[in-house]
Amino acid sequence: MARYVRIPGSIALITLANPPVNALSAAVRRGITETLSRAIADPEVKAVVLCGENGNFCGGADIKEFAGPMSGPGLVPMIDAIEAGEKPVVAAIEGVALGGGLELALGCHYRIAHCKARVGLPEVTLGLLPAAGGTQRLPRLIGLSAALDLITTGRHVSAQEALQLGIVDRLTEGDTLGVAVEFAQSIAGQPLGSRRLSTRTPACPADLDSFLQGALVQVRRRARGAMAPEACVRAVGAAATLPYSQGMQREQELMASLFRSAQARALQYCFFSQRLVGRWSTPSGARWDSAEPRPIRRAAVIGLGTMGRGIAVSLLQAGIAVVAVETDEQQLEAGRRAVTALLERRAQGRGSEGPLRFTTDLQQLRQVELVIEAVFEDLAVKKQVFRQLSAVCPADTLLCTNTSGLDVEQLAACTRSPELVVGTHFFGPAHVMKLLEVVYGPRSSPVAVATAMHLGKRLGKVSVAVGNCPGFVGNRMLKPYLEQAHFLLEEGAAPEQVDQALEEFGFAMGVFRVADLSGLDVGWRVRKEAGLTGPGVAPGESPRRRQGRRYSPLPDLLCEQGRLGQKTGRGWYLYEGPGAREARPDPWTHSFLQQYRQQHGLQPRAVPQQEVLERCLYALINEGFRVLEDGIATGPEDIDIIYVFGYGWPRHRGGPMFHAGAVGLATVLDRLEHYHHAHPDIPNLQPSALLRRLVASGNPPIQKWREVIRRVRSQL
Ligand SMILES: CCC/C=C/C(=O)SCCNC(=O)CCNC(=O)[C@H](O)C(C)(C)COP(=O)([O-])OP(=O)([O-])OC[C@H]1O[C@@H](n2cnc3c(N)ncnc32)[C@H](O)[C@@H]1OP(=O)([O-])[O-]
Repeated sequence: MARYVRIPGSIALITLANPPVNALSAAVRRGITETLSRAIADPEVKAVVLCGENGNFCGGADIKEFAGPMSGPGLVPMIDAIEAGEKPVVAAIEGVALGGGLELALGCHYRIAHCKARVGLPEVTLGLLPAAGGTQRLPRLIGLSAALDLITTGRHVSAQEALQLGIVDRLTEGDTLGVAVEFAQSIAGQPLGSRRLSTRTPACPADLDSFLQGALVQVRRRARGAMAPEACVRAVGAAATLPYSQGMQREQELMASLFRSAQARALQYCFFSQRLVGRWSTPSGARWDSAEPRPIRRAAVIGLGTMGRGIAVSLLQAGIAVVAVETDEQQLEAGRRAVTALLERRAQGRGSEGPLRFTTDLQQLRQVELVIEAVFEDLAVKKQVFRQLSAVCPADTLLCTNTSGLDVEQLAACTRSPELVVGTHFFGPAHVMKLLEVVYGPRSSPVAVATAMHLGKRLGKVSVAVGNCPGFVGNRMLKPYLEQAHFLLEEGAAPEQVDQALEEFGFAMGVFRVADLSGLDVGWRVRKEAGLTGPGVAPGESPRRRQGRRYSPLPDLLCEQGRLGQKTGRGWYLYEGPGAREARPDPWTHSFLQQYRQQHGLQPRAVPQQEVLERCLYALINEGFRVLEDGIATGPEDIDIIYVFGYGWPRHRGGPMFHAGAVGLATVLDRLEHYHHAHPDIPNLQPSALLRRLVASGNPPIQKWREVIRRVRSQL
């Protein structure tokens, strides 16, 4: 769909019409091809302006079409025809020009953008490369180095940066179309020459080989095991070394290796899942499209520890006024310094922040519409805070708790308006991490959930609505994963071996390196409170059994030795000193594990890498199925988005539930049965009912799981 209008002054206006983002579907490509031929054939037309309906130039190729057979005119010949034409074509860019949309604009001879527009080639984030000439034209326009940065990161570039880089020729603050039409009139009839980017020679760094080699190393480090970034480097490299037509051929070959790959499928699944989780619903019938969020202008943050500081910064940057509360002047002063420093560090280039006030006086909360409590992770302390909040805040204030797994309903029960209490589980650092788990309790009202979800969006986060259970979705699933890692050490593996397997799978850091980074004492405290270790353990209980199931005391023993991770300079690994970051395998840990095994009569064995992966990941996935059975997450997409955005699950593997589908549910079931048979005292390895049901239903695609889930839930 593309509209054609002749405007006085010999200009043809072609408007892409496929809202909301004018994706280049087959119909749009056909429309452009036909209208362009019409403009070329019309002797009255001296120049063409190409624009998009609805304030958006073009969001790129239609991603929904990728799964099926391609039909209609190809993008490449269409863009080539624009460039080769004798009549100048001016792209009038409003909103976005992304992916194929920018490639289309690069085929035009001039680009005029509104100052609020954004451009970019984000194909790499979908497991692809800009294969409509983007890898060949962009380097010829802005040089190899800048093009490589844009193409391998997929980042969106502001109109101002686009102008500086030379991607666009001119910016306008006003009527983009009017400016573009006037401009088109002014250049009609001029020779096009080097305005055809394919005819240019790209500016390249002096030592091209080592530059490209360095780029490969960098992209491999950034996304371990991801294919698309490497292919992008190779395609851009071809622009430097080959003539345009051969470069295009190389671009097509590299695209062919990606287009139907499992990684591309996983990344495109993530794209759609990220949008799907915004269309949330709860078992009580609250829904994204019927619950109206409340506007939030003034908020309070209680507790200025690491999380509270990040949350305050996040709120301020979204333009929300914040009252930051601490218990005493000393803590308040420390919080003030930390928040101010964070704000200063992030200030450059950002918009205006909401006003900020610090206080130790809860009475100052009489005006706020929302409170986020971020005090110490202790139920009794939090209950006390909620009682106080309920007494001082207006009755209609939304009260949120930032907890990583405590019972939201117990906190709600301490307030006058339990329907206005929800969990907002931020991930640290809260002003950086993109995930927000919004936890609804049995009494949380639709408005409360909608307001928290909407707030997350305003803070630039991906918010996922989840039910209330210990650990919610993310941490609940993490528990069996961590447990398996500890059991594997007991059975003969070393921490670095487990980590290596997970890092080769694609995690930025293995489980033990993460534990050292976040501090082993966090889990230790939780286990002590749960009576799994410390004075709460019944006398005479075996150290390797708790509550009738296998237990590993290994992390407790490390904590008892004062090995708390990076902060003490030693944990599972050894560090240069307290606070140092480079993990080195520690002979102490090896001999400690050896002694431990001897003491408990455990015969160490060589644990294959595949077993490390299967036991850690399938235990986590199995818990994911239970989360779905229990209705804590609505669909597999919710879990996958939580893991990709909050737990470092490699995005090109789609998330744990997607991964299970990709491996094959029957295989996951088979391996879990195998491991459960070998370790009957680990209940987490016992395959869940839902997994069995899905396998029995013929391994449906992940998009169809919800139907099976509904059936299983109705029978439970
Ligand atoms: C083959 C040659 C190589 C070329 C490859 C490419 O071009 S690859 C493409 C390279 N391009 C990209 O990677 C850009 C991808 N898109 C984006 O980054 C953002 O959508 C945005 C910044 C354009 C708008 O953000 P926003 O927050 O304002 O809005 P929103 O994100 O909520 O989207 C609204 C609706 O539009 C839908 N939809 C959007 N784009 C596409 C599409 N291309 N296709 C289909 N659908 C698309 C989206 O699913 C959603 O649908 P829903 O859920 O309502 O049914």
